[in-house]
Amino acid sequence: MASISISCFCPYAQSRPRARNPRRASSPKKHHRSRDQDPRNPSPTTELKLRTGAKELPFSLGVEATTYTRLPPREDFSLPSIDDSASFQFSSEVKLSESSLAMEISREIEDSSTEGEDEDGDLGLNYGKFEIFEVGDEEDYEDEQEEEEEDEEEGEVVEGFYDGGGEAMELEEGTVKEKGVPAVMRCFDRAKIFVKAGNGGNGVVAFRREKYVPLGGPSGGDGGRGGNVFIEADGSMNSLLPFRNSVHFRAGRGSHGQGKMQAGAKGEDVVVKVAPGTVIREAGTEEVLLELLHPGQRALLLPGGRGGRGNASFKSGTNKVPRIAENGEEGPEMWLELELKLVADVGIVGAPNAGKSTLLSVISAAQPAIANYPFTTLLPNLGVVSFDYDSTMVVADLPGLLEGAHRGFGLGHEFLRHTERCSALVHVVDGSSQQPEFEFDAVRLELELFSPEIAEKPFVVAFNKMDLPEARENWLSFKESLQARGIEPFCISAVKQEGTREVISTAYKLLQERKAAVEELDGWGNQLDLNHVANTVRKQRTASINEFEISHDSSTNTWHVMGSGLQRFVQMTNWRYVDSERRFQHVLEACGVNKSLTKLGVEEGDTVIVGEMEMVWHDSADGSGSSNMRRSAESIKWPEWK
Ligand SMILES: Nc1nc2c(ncn2[C@@H]2O[C@H](COP(=O)(O)OP(=O)(O)OP(=O)(O)O)[C@@H](O)[C@H]2O)c(=O)[nH]1
Ligand SMILES: [Mg+2]
Repeated sequence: MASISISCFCPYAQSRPRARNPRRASSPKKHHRSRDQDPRNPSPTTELKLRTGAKELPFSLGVEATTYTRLPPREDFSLPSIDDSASFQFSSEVKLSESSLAMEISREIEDSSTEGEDEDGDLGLNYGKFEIFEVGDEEDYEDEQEEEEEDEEEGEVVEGFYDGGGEAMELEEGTVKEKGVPAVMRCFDRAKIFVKAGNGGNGVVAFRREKYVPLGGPSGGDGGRGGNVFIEADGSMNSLLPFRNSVHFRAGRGSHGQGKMQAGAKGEDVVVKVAPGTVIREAGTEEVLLELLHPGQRALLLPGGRGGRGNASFKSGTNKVPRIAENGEEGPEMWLELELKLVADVGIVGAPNAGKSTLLSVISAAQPAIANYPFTTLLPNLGVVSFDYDSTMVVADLPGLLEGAHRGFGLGHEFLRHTERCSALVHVVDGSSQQPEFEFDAVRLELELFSPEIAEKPFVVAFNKMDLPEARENWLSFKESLQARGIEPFCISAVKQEGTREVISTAYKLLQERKAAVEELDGWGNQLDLNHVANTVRKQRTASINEFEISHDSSTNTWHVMGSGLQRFVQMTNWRYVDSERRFQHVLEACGVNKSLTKLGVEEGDTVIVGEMEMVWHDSADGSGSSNMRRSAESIKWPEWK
């Protein structure tokens, strides 16, 4: 079984020099990548490892840890350039649409609109340049992608571009404002992909012809089974960014059968690798199909189609020279929505600029971007805190939360869901702010409004920046007011690494208590259920052809015979062979379709549609078969023969 791996978002991948326009820089065409070939595929050294190397101290912070996620290069975001940084630092809010790049783009749009549109509405702009501002029409995009794919060879991972489905944000007055979140951020934890299992190979009609072997008999082999689609949690991935450029995953089709009873080869399987913590839904539905939490978990999502039988399989006592073979069964396909909820033990939350990233940087070896302006952190950072040889915890530093974050203001909304899997939270409060208490309350309120479950998680409060006189002034009143509410806050100076140890030890204790209280029922225990989607598909395949429904459209004198068993039978019937039609008529008679139609009052010349096959009803059966139906001339659909 071949696995087609996708590239991972990892520190190594991030740190390599990259072109300004990644869509242009990388080949626009599709590639078949294998684990060995993919230059972006992480080497074994990039795999997630909880390092607990030899240490003398039973408690050590900031040494034995790894950063898994770093900010993508700054040019990916439309933040002001270094020249603009002075003005930027004093801005209390990041307005991506006001950045220099955005201005440049809007100027270009204005210029080109005065030049007039060309015939097909193309403004003649270089859209690749606007990638991060695109709010694409997903359906159009899907159509385009599907068209592009017509020429694609199967069994390949086809690269496309999905911008994460830029949503528009509803504001109170009913005005709609485009969410100014760059595509790379939307794609960090969400993706929409297309998966298709391989079609089965066709069976063939062949006869043995050999010297001295008269009447060699039928020898057409069966087609091979189509490849399966698997989904696997890959420990070396911690974001869904790779799906930004790889959207389509198709397993290979089975080879066709051959003469001399040779069966076709099985199609190549495809393995879609996702980050641990990914939730998988069928696109457009809310129902969760799968949740892969642990590295290495693998689910069979879509089983490949069955190979069609060759004429050797149709040999019987009454028909020793069958001229019939089946088409391979079509492999199922679907669009999936992937959503990543990071698997971290502790989440650091707080208002922008409170010092969350600074705290993470001193308790682990993570090196998140730290700067004195809000929204320095645009994507979550993970760090591992090691206490001793075998006790570690994964801590996530999340982008700052603003009032209204639960409704999509700021960036917090994008990433609040990552706290859902945390067992405990650390609230970092900027002690030097004017009203630290209000800041704390606002963040608590946002968490509650986003999800009461998150708000119920145990938490520690870290009053930060105690090295500053303003913070020292605020500390007593803050402490007293929180104590009055039954909360015991800690005061720390993240920069000076004072008090951080107590905070993180308390968070670890809360984590242990929570873990003991909530036994993890999900995960490995449910591994059998992981294949439930494939089992449902298989069950549908075994649907009997006797189960069908008939509907009548009197205006066009058309009868529709619907049933998944019959549909599959029609699809697998290869009309190229003479005996196929006779068999088909026979089956319609045997499963009661003809009888039911007669009962319902079908008349001479009426159209009967079974699956994708259109036929004309005749009251008197012709000599060729026992049925009254004959295919109408237009209905002949020759199967694809590659
Ligand atoms: N004096 C002082 N400054 C601190 C302390 N902790 C953080 N800072 C400063 O506060 C600023 C913001 O720190 P960050 O760690 O980037 O804050 P953040 O909460 O991650 O900010 P966002 O990512 O924008 O939400 C930086 O200039 C830090 O140097 C502290 O204990 N004392
Ligand atoms: Mg930060």
